[in-house]
Amino acid sequence: MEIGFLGLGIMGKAMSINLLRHGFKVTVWNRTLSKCDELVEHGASVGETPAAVVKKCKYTIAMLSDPAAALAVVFDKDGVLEQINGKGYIDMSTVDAETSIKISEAIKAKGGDFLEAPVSGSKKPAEDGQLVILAAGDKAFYDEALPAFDVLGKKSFFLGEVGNGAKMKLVVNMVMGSMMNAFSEGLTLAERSGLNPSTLLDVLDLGAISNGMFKLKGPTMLKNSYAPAFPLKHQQKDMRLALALGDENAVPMPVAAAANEAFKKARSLGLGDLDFSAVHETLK
Ligand SMILES: NC(=O)C1=CN([C@@H]2O[C@H](COP(=O)(O)OP(=O)(O)OC[C@H]3O[C@@H](n4cnc5c(N)ncnc54)[C@H](OP(=O)(O)O)[C@@H]3O)[C@@H](O)[C@H]2O)C=CC1
Ligand SMILES: O=CCCC(=O)O
Repeated sequence: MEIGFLGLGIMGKAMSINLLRHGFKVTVWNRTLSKCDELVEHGASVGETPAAVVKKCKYTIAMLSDPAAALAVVFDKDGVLEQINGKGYIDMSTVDAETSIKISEAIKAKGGDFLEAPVSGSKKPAEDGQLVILAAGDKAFYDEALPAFDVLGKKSFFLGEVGNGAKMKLVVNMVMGSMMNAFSEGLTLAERSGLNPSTLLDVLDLGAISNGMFKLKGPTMLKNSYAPAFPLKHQQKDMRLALALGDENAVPMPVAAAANEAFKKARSLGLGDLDFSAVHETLK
């Protein structure tokens, strides 16, 4: 069965290669079309536009940077909507519930099926098929897409109506972004107060707040090395969208708001394309 894939950034590239490795036929499109070349080497076909990909495939997955990109690919000329009748569309980008619902309603109105399915997990889990998939939307379509989700992820959740996947993802990334800032402050405080920050990593790892992010990012942060796995500009976008969700629900989030300010500062310093752990540089 042919699957479409729109968006070959850090995540989309890893995910589509993974699908190809597991025997799926994949037709890809990326705004910067030259990024499709590497996928062709892995056996993919290329569609000239999102509409051309959707026309060719039973269903199409998108992994795009933000709400503006997600909306453009669906609603613009040569976009997904033009060919969606009788087809399926799965948006795995991290967006807000409002964006997801707008896309869902337009696709359904044109006779298509829709799932939102943002993911937890970054570049390496995407390469290894170890993502956590947070899906919501048409249940029958979810069941149909499970073979692909089983390749992309280690666990899929079906969360009910469209919007719930987006909200779950934003809550998770709000916690992650806040944790990253506390961690960065801890590393800096240890160093400035005369401790060995590597020893702090060992101590943290043996206690109740041991976690995968500290283990993965700590050693590279101590080397001031921030090769992007999860770009900082996307983490700041997620903090912004999570804070808006807090606003809507009258949830005070002073910790997340402070973390958002730190990520904004990092962006203003030109660090947006580095890994989100580069927020550490704002303390220097
Ligand atoms: N990296 C990570 O660890 C994770 C990221 N995510 C989420 O997944 C999504 C993708 O992330 P990631 O792969 O890291 O991001 P990248 O920045 O690496 O890739 C972004 C992709 O979106 C495309 N794009 C941007 N703007 C537009 C537009 N206006 N129209 C069409 N295409 C556009 C880019 O195309 P072009 O190549 O032309 O610029 C590129 O394919 C984001 O929503 C992110 O928050 C979720 C989990 C983990
Ligand atoms: O949205 C990005 C999440 C990154 C991660 O879960 O490690």
